[in-house]
This record gives sequence, structure tokens and C-alpha cells, in this order.
Amino acid sequence: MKTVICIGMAGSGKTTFMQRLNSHLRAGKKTPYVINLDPAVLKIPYGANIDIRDSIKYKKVMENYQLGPNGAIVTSLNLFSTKIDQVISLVEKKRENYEHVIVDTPGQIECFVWSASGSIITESFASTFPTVIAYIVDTPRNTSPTTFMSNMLYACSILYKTKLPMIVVFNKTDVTKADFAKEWMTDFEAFQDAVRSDQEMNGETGMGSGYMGSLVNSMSLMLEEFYSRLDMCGVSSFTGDGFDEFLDIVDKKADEYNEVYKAERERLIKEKEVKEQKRKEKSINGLMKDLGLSEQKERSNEDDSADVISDIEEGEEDGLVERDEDIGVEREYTFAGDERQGEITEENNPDLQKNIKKHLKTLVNLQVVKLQKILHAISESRLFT
Ligand SMILES: Nc1nc2c(ncn2[C@@H]2O[C@H](COP(=O)(O)OP(=O)(O)OP(=O)(O)O)[C@@H](O)[C@H]2O)c(=O)[nH]1
Repeated sequence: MKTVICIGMAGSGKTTFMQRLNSHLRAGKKTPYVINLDPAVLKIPYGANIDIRDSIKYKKVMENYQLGPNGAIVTSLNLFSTKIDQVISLVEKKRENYEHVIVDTPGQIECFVWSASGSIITESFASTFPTVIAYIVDTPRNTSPTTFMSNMLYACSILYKTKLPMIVVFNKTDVTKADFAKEWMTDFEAFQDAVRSDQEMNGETGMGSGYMGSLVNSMSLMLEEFYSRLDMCGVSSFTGDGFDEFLDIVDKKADEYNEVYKAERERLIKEKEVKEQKRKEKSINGLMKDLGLSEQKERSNEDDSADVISDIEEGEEDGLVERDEDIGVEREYTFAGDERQGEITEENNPDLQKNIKKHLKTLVNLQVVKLQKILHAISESRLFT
């Protein structure tokens, strides 16, 4: 089972692409498992196995949280992501019956790509199944080199954010063939020629002087590296043209995921876990130190014989106070590193760390129970009716 997540600018044709992909796979007797993550869409032209709109009422989110359209999409995704474990386990149960899971995302691309919930949802799929991003591009609207490059930069940012294999899908090839895009992505000089001959670059439409041209040139050099990491294909969601090629590339990218991306992701996850473990140990050690110090402070307060450095004896005329050491008082507490005396440490109190860990565990458990209650309350709320 592999997951294809469809991402693209508003109006690029994601939904129509999903519809065609669904019917194409069905025709080949490979019915896909379909998921809609766009809470704001009114109608979807395909049957979805899981639809965010079944559990989240977008309009109610807008009303209840007093949000605008984009804020409500992000909040709906946030609410949905609290249930992502259930979604993944539902999909996992169908592992044997389906070869493809196809996922439609909101038209407002940034609501999904740059939101925490978008990352959580993508991560959850990617850590369970080989996952591929299909970045849908509106071909007729990208024939200008500047627009093309801006769109590719956006795709590039998604690739680096998700760290998943990507296919750039040039949609609407029934209107404009994607040959120019293929050429620009493989032949740097061809792209530079296009930039040079572009009328906007020559200032004819007031777009400016050579500055824009040189920016585009240097950007396109950077994009060369990006292009080498992705595959592209041209499709028409209207005619169904190019879908066989697209599915071949999906298979290739899923293999690539298993060979390259999976190991890299596991390495990153491991690295994150080690970092987190170190952070936890550090904060426990800090806490232990603090507790050790405060316990010691209490002791020193109880002991009349131990003065603190800042004490000023009444009647001292010059204001200079002799240090405790100077007057031969045995100090019970000092900040001097190794010279600590009487401080409670792991060596002289081995049960301390155990106790702290025990208390921390209880605290964490309490927080988890609270969190579960909150999630339960959310799931029982009217938003999920
Ligand atoms: N000619 C042509 N038009 C297409 C094709 N695919 C989609 N369209 C049209 O492009 C427009 C946008 O398509 P949608 O599928 O709604 O695009 P979307 O990306 O899902 O849109 P949002 O969800 O609103 O962002 C519609 O008018 C479609 O009819 C195609 O392959 N060829």
C-alpha cells in the first residue's frame, strides 16, 4: 500500500485530478482508498472512504471560533489531526485490500503545508506507508518563466519541508502541452533563453530592468539541484491522458522511498529521539541540582553556626565583613563546584534520582490523563456531530 498526497495551488485542478485518478485506477481494477482533507469543499466528484467533512463542520468552526475562511481550515485540520491515529489504524486495516491511498488537500495550499496539523497528518502517513507527494501545477498558467520559477520554488520548499519523494504533475495538458516545462527543467540554457526572450523581462510590461532577469538566472541555477531530485509528468484530468505514466512514476517513487527516504527518515527520527532524551536528562539533572541545593539551603538555615557571605555584623564600621572561612567557621554550603560539602548528591543519596523520576512519572501520567480528557471532550463536542 502506498499513499499519494495531492498538493497544489488553488485552482490547479487537484480535485479533478483526484477524480480522474480514482476512475483510472478503478478501470484498471485497482480501486484506491480515497481520503478528502479539504473541509471547505462543497461537493467532491468522487466517493471518499474518509472525508474530513464527516467529522468536522467547517461552518460551525467558523462560527464557534469566530474565524475567517483560512483560519477555519487550519482549525478544522487541527481538530482532525487529533484523530489521526484512528484514521491511520482504519487505513492500516485495509492494507491488504488496496494498493493506493489517495489524499486530497485544501485548495489553500499554505493551510496544509505550513500548518502543524498538515505536518502531523503527512508524518503519520509517511511513517506508516511509502508516501509520495504529487504536486499539481496548472500548466497553461505557468508558461511565463517567472511564474514557472516561482511555482517551482514553492514545490522546492515543500520537498524540503516534507522530505518525501515528489512528482511534479503538469495538469491541463489538453490546453497546453507540458513539453516546455520538461525542457526548462532539464536544459538550463533553454530556460535562460526563455527568460531572455520573455517580454516582461525586457521591461515591455513595466516588470523592470535586468535585476529581475539576473535574479531568475541565479535562482534557476539553485533549482537545478532540486530538479535532479524529482520526477515530472504531464496529465490531463479532463481526457485522462498521461495517467499511466503518472502511476508508473508513483511506483518508482515508492521504491525510492523504501530505498532512500525511509532510511533517512528513520535516521532523523532516531536523532530527534536522542536529542529529546538528552534534553530530558538535562532537565532532570537540573531539577536534581536545584532540589539538592534547596535542601542544603534549608539545612544551612537551621544551623546557627553557618553565616552567609552577605551578612554584615552590626557595628562594623568599615562595612567589610570577614568571610566565613576567614573566621574559621566550617561552611556547610558553598557554590564552589567540587568543594560542595554535605550537598545531597546521587552518591550520598542514591534514592534521590529514583524518587524524582517516580514523582515526575506521576506528574506526566496526570498530564496525559488530563490531555485524554480534553481530547475526549473535543471529540464529544458539537463540532464532531
Ligand atoms: N482544461 C482542463 N481544465 C481542468 C483540468 N483539471 C481541472 N480543470 C479545471 O480547473 C478548474 C479547477 O479545478 P479543481 O479540480 O476545482 O481545482 P482544485 O485545485 O481542486 O481547486 P481548489 O480545491 O478550489 O483549490 C476547474 O474549472 C476544472 O474544470 C484539466 O485537465 N483540463
